[in-house]
Amino acid sequence: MTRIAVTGAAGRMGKVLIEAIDEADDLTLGAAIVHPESSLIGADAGEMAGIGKNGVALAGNVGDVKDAFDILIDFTFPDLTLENLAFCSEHGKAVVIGTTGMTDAEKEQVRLAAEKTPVVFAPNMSVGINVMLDLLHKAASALGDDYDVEIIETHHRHKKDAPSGTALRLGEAVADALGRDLGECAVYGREGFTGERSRDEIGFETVRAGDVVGDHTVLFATMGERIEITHKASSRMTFAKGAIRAARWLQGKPAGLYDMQDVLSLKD
Ligand SMILES: NC(=O)C1=CN([C@@H]2O[C@H](COP(=O)(O)OP(=O)(O)OC[C@H]3O[C@@H](n4cnc5c(N)ncnc54)[C@H](OP(=O)(O)O)[C@@H]3O)[C@@H](O)[C@H]2O)C=CC1
Ligand SMILES: O=C(O)C1=N[C@H](C(=O)O)C[C@H](O)C1
Repeated sequence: MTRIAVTGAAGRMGKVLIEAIDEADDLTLGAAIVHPESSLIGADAGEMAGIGKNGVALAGNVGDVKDAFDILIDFTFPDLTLENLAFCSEHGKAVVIGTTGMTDAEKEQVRLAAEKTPVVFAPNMSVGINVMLDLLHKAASALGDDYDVEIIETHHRHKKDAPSGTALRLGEAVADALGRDLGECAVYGREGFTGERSRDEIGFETVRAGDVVGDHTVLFATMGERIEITHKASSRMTFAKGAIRAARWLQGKPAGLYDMQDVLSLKD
């Protein structure tokens, strides 16, 4: 049995990950880590996640449970993810990272740590979004520069980063297919007298409302027609199942930085 540790265990994704691991025959929850100041430390992780007792006591630090797991799944915050990753790369543990909102410098730290240990790092672990990345490449290449591109994402009111990591990844896929640099052509929100849209910009619009799990639309529009490619996640279980698939896939892999396209064999 491969032993998985989950950080941010009491978070929205943490609880669903504990449930998904419980449903997997070949994996077991080795450790579950919450905030170091959490009053939940010592409580039963399964009970906290709503699946009944599983005998795993919630810990407050990844170092406290070093010998209890083989692979870490981390969906938390950038600084915490980097701390946990540094620990895992020192101790030869593979890591699945779902955390979004990292700066370029933070992503570079992930890349460096992955020189020592295998890491899957992806802003969206669902199969649907990863297939959509493929579809977008095809669509953008065929439509070319005559179509304006806008990316619209909607998430729940608690989300802290914007645009979503997924929206940015979708933008990269389109920019790549069109031979553009997203850093140069991205426009984030519009307000005031903005002037006409430039032909090569890729616009991002962010909506935060209620309990929306995660909706992403890429709109291609020209004179006379438009195409919208949309993905809607209706349950966080789709991300958790993807993370578990990534953890299975990582077993026995050499050190390196991988993404869900690798896990799902979607790369050419
Ligand atoms: N790649 C993907 O497929 C997906 C990625 N995500 C990303 O995952 C991340 C987490 O999302 P979500 O679960 O909704 O967020 P939550 O805020 O619900 O969960 C984060 C958890 O981390 C805990 N935490 C914060 N600081 C510490 C610390 N110092 N030590 C230990 N634990 C800590 C929080 O505890 P406390 O509340 O006590 O501070 C909280 O329980 C986000 O970046 C999100 O964008 C989300 C869904 C899918
Ligand atoms: O915070 C979330 O909830 C989600 N975050 C990810 C992102 O930023 O892309 C993925 C998913 O859409 C849910």
